[in-house]
Amino acid sequence: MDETKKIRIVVAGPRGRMGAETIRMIHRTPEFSLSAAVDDGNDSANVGDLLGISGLNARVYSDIEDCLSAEQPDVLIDFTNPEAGKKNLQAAIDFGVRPVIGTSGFSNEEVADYQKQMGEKKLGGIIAPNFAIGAVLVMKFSQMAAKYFPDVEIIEMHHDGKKDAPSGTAVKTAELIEKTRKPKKQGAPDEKETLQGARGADFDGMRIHSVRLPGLVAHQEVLFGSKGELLTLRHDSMDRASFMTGVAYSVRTAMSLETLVYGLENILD
Ligand SMILES: NC(=O)C1=CN([C@@H]2O[C@H](COP(=O)(O)OP(=O)(O)OC[C@H]3O[C@@H](n4cnc5c(N)ncnc54)[C@H](OP(=O)(O)O)[C@@H]3O)[C@@H](O)[C@H]2O)C=CC1
Ligand SMILES: O=C(O)C1=N[C@H](C(=O)O)C[C@H](O)C1
Repeated sequence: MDETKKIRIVVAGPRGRMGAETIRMIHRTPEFSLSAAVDDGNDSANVGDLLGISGLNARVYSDIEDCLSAEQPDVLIDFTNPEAGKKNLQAAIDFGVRPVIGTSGFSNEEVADYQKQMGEKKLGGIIAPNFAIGAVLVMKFSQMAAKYFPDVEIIEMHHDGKKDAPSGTAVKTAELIEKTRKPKKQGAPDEKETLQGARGADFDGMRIHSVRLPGLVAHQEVLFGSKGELLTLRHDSMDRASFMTGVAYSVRTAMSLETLVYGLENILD
């Protein structure tokens, strides 16, 4: 493909589980080109050498602003941590680069602020707590089910390298459920925890439980209980490849958006 027609992408967090998978996806996608990567070290290294990918030549920058100013990419993909993700997203907005953000831990207020800034600049982008299509469908089905089943518990299960809890996916699922569920404090009115945390985190009266174990990747169950019946919605990401369709779709879609979209469900047909 003509190099000038490719979507030029910078990836922040190249050595991470998701960043490395994303770089491999970009490398094998003909319409994408990796301009550079932003790491918290390794300045001036070659990304291909860093990740052991032969034939991949792109520079590592340790400073996001140096990178965006020198490379002028179309899109910045971020899979880092909340602190770095916010800094990188703000830099992308300042440099007019479309952000595609997978990093979890953005509050609704922060998202609203970025949306305002990007709307004013007519800059497209997406923040998606989960790029796996199946996980997004579970969120949508949960929102539908909560209208009829106000008693809900979310169990999210992840690898033990995950730093945040609860997962961004669980929080987004709870937010969508909140839109259709009648507010309710669940469980016995006089229930008491004899071990702190046993009932999980409280989100508008529903409970979120976080499991961390080696062997897991990213999994979520949403349990709806009613008299005599139980509805369970479950999604399993067994491999990080599960996120790549959504990442690639978001990159392509961001090129024609003029605002920041929060959640993959809002750009799927
Ligand atoms: N939206 C989605 O579908 C998904 C989202 N996620 C989210 O993505 C994020 C990353 O997950 P994961 O890849 O598993 O995490 P990792 O810890 O494997 O990777 C994060 C990487 O970011 C690096 N990093 C830290 N600070 C900076 C910085 N300032 N600039 C550049 N790189 C930096 C880390 O380096 P070092 O180790 O040296 O600190 C590390 O290599 C998490 O928030 C996770 O919740 C994960 C999977 C799917
Ligand atoms: O850290 C992870 O692995 C994941 N993080 C995201 C989240 O917090 O929801 C998405 C997915 O669950 C994998």
